[in-house]
Order: sequence, then structure tokens, then C-alpha cells
Amino acid sequence: MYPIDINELSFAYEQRLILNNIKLQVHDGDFLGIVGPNGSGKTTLVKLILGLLRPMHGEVKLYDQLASNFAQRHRIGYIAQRSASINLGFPATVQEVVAAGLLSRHKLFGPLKKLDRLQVDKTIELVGLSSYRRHLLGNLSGGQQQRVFIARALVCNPDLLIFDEPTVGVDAESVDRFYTLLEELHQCHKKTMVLVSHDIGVITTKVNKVACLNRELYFHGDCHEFISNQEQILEQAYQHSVQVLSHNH
Ligand SMILES: Nc1ncnc2c1ncn2[C@@H]1O[C@H](COP(=O)(O)OP(=O)(O)OP(=O)(O)O)[C@@H](O)[C@H]1O
Repeated sequence: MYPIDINELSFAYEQRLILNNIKLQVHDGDFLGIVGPNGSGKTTLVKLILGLLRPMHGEVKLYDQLASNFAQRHRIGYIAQRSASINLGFPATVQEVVAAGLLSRHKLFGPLKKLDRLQVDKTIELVGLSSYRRHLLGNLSGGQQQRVFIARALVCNPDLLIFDEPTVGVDAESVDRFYTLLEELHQCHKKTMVLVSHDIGVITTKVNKVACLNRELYFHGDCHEFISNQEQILEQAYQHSVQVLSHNH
């Protein structure tokens, strides 16, 4: 049983084919980076994995259940681009935003039980924001806000975390802290993780598996194999030669 099992998946918006015959398995403990040019279907693939869209052909399974009927939502944590995430004028504290991740599990409102409160505080500590517990979300920096959203996704202790361009709009220093947190979640907390990013130079220093997408899957395999062949893979996938910027992360 795989956390994510995609077979013969095709998807079109109206008549436009966006994903063609994708086959991809994510194993327990993988940290998979999905790369591809603008408009290559990365977010569409994430929406299919989350069961928000239905395949035109083929299937997407999460832990052996069809993604569109997946009943154990608490096992999946999803973190989107920061700018798309929330109305920052909403007067909620860090604690309240993180606790909202538990409410969606319990489907109840009202004061948190003591155990839940402890879990909320423990998760806030994990993302390094203990001293900001009672601060309003809108008063935090972009990088801190993004860590709050990670805590909200983590508070149910999900097995699988999916990040879609999580560092867009986040300042450079926070991006470093953010990637350190991701590595910790993968290595110490043994989460299975999927990270969609434009930034091939950074992603290949963090993940252990890479998928290169542009409507079709041009590569899926170990990161070191991708790095050894990346010029050729990217030339095919991007249909022209691209220069990959290297980073010192
Ligand atoms: N709701 C929609 N209706 C019609 N077309 C859409 C819709 N959402 C996305 N598209 C189109 O589908 C294609 C793939 O979009 P998608 O957002 O999946 O790509 P992406 O690889 O995530 O892009 P980016 O890296 O720019 O975020 C794009 O051409 C986009 O314009």
C-alpha cells in the first residue's frame, strides 16, 4: 500500500489536456520534489491527489482508497502558497489558527480540551513559534505565517504532507528556516512528503526523489539519478535548454 498511487491518470480542463497518462507511486518515507515549468500541471496534479478534482481517466489512490472518497483526511496535511492561504486581516492568534486544524478533525466547536491544547502548543513549539502563541497571525512575518500554516497542517499528526510552492512570497532568511523544518519533519518525524517547486536548484538539495512533469512525467526516480541526468531530462521536459541555478543551501 502506497501513500500515493497514481495510475494511468489523465486530466483535461474542458477540452485541454493538462495531464497525460501519469503513473507515479510515492512510498512511505519518500520526500518527493515535483518540478516542471509554469503551467505544466503541478497544481492540477496536487488537486487530483487531494481529491479536489476527479480524473478524466485512470485513478489516484491515497493509502489504497480513491482520493475522491478518501475518508481519513486527518492523515493528509496540505500547505498551499502563503498568499493564497488566508485573509490576513482575520483577527486570529497563532494558537487559534493551529487549533483550527484540530477542529476540522473533530468537527466540533467550543473550547479545546486540555489534551488538544497541549497538542496545539507542542506543534507550535515544533515550528519554533512558542513565544508567538498569542500573537495575531497578521502581525507575523511571511515566513512565520507559513510556519503557522505548517503547524495547522501538522497538529493532527498526518502521515503525508503536501506542499505546493510553499516559499512563494517568503523572505530569503525564512526560506532557509523553512527548509530546515522540512528536513526535520522528514528525517526526525518520518513524514512522507511531497513538495512542488519551481526552484530545481534548491529542491534537489533537499528531497530524495524527484518527479519532472510537463503534462507527461519525464522523470521519476532518485534525486542523485536526476542530478546526474538533469540537463537531458530538463531539456526534454522544458523543450529547450535551461540553466539550473545552484544554491548554497
Ligand atoms: N480551473 C481551471 N480552468 C481551466 N484551466 C485551468 C484551470 N486551472 C489551471 N488551468 C490551466 O491548466 C494548466 C496547468 O495549470 P497548473 O496550475 O496545474 O500548472 P502549474 O504547473 O502548477 O503552474 P505554475 O507553476 O505556474 O503554478 C495551465 O495552463 C492553467 O492555465
